[in-house]
Amino acid sequence: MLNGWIELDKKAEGGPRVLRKVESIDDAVKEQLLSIRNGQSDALTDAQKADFKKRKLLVEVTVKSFVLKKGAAFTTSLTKPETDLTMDMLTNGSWREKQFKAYNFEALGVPPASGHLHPLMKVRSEFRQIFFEMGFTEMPTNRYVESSFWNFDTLFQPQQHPARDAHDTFFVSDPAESHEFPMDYLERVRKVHAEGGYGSQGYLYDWKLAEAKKNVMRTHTTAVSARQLYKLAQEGFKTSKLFSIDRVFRNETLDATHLAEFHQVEGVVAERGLSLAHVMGLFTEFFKKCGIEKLRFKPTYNPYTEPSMEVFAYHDGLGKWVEIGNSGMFRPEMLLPMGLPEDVNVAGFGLSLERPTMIRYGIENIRDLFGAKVNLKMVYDNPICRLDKQ
Ligand SMILES: N[C@@H](Cc1ccccc1)C(=O)O
Repeated sequence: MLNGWIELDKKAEGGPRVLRKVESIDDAVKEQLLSIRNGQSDALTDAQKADFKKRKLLVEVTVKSFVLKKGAAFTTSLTKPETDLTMDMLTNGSWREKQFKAYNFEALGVPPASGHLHPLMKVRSEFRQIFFEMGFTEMPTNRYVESSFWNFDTLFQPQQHPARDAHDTFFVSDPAESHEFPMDYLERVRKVHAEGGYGSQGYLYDWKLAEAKKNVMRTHTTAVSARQLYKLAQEGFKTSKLFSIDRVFRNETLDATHLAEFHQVEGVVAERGLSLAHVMGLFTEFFKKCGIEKLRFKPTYNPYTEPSMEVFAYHDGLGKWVEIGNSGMFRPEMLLPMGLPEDVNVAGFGLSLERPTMIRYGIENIRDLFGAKVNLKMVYDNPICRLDKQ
């Protein structure tokens, strides 16, 4: 009716009737749909399309298609691009034909494979550094096997002292004895033990050379200090600050905090008119450099030092005082037979390397730090040690 093709006769006989109005029609919608079917989708305006879609005469679909063709570098065989320009490629000219892989500047570098210091050695380097800063020189510690003479007798440790027992000390069976000793010095050592001298009554016992000859695994690095102090007396005394950090051996019952071999850090200062106050000042400075500020000294006994002091440090983490070392002024019965001048005093102190390392790295069982059960990953992963305050 809108197009004027038909009309409605409402008054017709028998009710409203639809009547043809024109002879022929021109059906534009049909024409348009046919032309779309023939592929001429742009024959319609957007408004017409929207109208047809609304009337559900039309659905619009998007069809994407791709055309693949062989490219210039098309090949059916895979070749890996070169990653290295080699000498051969340069000399035979094959580099001209080769495909080279482009550099990836975003790629992470390969971590360089390198050696790793064991935590004990890291802490050792830190202690060495502190000693060097304080003007100390390092003693030669390459002698693991010592005669009892240098390990005990020169240190005025009597031959019946319990530390010289096989329960505490490893004796060496082959070779069981040392034979070369500075005989005049040895005689002075015998005499001070057996008869006294230098204002001391000695121990008054029958000192035996056979006992002094016995080889032991050195039980402390103080044996090294004794050799060095004797050498110092022979070469003409001069003020000396000496240190050593190396392995010592004791016949200990093994447990979580004790091994039969461990490391000692030892410092020795020889100077004219050295007083206990100097020595305490020195320790205070040394431990301060290690990050330990609160120190306490407690009297103790060593055969070779008088006075002797155990050094305690307040451990903030543990909230208590812990023993960190042993120290003292070497006795005249040890120093004078060596030939050191009478006004020379020598102070010494020793501590273990394991203890600060375990505290530093939070290792609770010494066997995780040293020995056959050590996990190499622990060695790789632990950072360099800095003995500063936590
Ligand atoms: N030799 C002592 C340490 C020490 C060294 C020097 C002087 C006094 C003590 C020890 O084994 O514990």
